[in-house]
Amino acid sequence: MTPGSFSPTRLLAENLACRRGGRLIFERLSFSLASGEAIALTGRNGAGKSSLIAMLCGRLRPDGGSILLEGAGDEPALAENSHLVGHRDGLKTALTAGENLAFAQAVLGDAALAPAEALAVVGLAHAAELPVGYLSAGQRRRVALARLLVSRRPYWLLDEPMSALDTASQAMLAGLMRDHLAQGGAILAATHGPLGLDGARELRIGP
Ligand SMILES: Nc1ncnc2c1ncn2[C@@H]1O[C@H](COP(=O)(O)OP(=O)(O)OP(=O)(O)O)[C@@H](O)[C@H]1O
Repeated sequence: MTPGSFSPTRLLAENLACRRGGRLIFERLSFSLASGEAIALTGRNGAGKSSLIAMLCGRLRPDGGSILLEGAGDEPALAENSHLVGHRDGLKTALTAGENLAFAQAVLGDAALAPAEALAVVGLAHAAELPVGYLSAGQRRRVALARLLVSRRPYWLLDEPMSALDTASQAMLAGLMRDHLAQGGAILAATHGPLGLDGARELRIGP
């Protein structure tokens, strides 16, 4: 294991079913995701991509099937081994970008980069002292993505991570994802477009 790399684990989802508002959204969904692998989660609007991500990070109970994390010790919970960057950025608008990241690091634990370092990586060193409410949509998305760097967690669950990002920022994120995979991390990203990851396999929900 190289320094900073993650120990090998495997996420195993079997026969998952999802109901929302009394309606069956999907069923019999099975897949695995091991260290070093990436999945591009695709499907039409409303297919259940965000719902699946909510299940994986423990925010939504599956209506059937099971989610297991193999190789992560006794009673491992994916919630404690994963990062979520969702549609909603989860940032506190009155706090600065640096304060938001310091808060995330304190809550998530497993400290990695310092907030200022993480902001520099996503090209926002100059914004560390600005309230997040002053930032553009793409800048806010980059602050949300910088959360991936302040706390070390192997599974990145990303919901349309490229949205609002310009071309340079999309390339920056693709580079971060490749580095994460090279360290034995794993990524599942819902997307309607390319992720910039050659080895990602597609998991499509629905027709
Ligand atoms: N809290 C909720 N109550 C009832 N129905 C919901 C709820 N949240 C989502 N849904 C419904 O579940 C279905 C799946 O939604 P979801 O957001 O998972 O789809 P998605 O594949 O991520 O879509 P998109 O590509 O538009 O982001 C949709 O029909 C949606 O209206």
